[in-house]
Amino acid sequence: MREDAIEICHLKKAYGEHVIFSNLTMELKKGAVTCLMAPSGAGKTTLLRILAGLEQADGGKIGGLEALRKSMVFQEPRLAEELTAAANIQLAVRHRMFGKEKRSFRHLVEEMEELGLSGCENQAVSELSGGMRQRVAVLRAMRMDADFLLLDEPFRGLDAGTKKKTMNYIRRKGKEKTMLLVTHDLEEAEAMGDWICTCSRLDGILEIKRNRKSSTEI
Ligand SMILES: Nc1ncnc2c1ncn2[C@@H]1O[C@H](COP(=O)(O)OP(=O)(O)OP(=O)(O)O)[C@@H](O)[C@H]1O
Repeated sequence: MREDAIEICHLKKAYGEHVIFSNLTMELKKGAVTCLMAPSGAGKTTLLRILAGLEQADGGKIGGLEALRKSMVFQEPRLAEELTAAANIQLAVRHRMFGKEKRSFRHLVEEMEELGLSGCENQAVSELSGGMRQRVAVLRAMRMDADFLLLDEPFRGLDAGTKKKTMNYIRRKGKEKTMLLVTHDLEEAEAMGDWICTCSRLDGILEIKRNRKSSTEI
């Protein structure tokens, strides 16, 4: 088994009669960002859910996932509605904070500012806009001490300026981590991905191309 990649081999998934993929083979380089682009309904979210351990494949193998701590940003942010933005983000890290709680809170506020969420710390997430909720979900996922980040259209609905801030934050925070980012936007893929996989369906051997345009500061 390779140590430098997550290897997805001959993966199968169907919902009843509906075959989503029957022989999906691809590899994700560890410590790199892979962007996945495929049409709506191709099964990208399904693949992410299988990799996150939220769903089971019907066949095939995935190597190199076992020891990895995973964290996912869903297309629709899943937040604890009755809690504040800060409390939602802290849910991910509370068990690691201990005596560092105060310092960590300051740091959290700084990161919220960086993503244009200043002053939202104590606001209930149910009162936030869709784009704000999306960034709360991104912050929560990125602040978890995960090795493998699964990001399902994390920039959906963000304006250009906020998207840029969020992209820079994810690249900085996710340095050296393994990421699989799903997007429909080639510019996003070129700005974020070390590797890009563009396909019309998630089946067969998916080709991953190195992205020469990737940079750390967008
Ligand atoms: N729990 C489920 N039960 C039955 N069918 C499902 C289920 N989840 C997904 N599907 C179907 O699987 C197919 C792939 O869905 P998926 O959400 O993985 O696609 P996607 O590539 O992420 O699409 P999009 O780009 O629109 O988000 C769709 O036809 C969808 O209806």
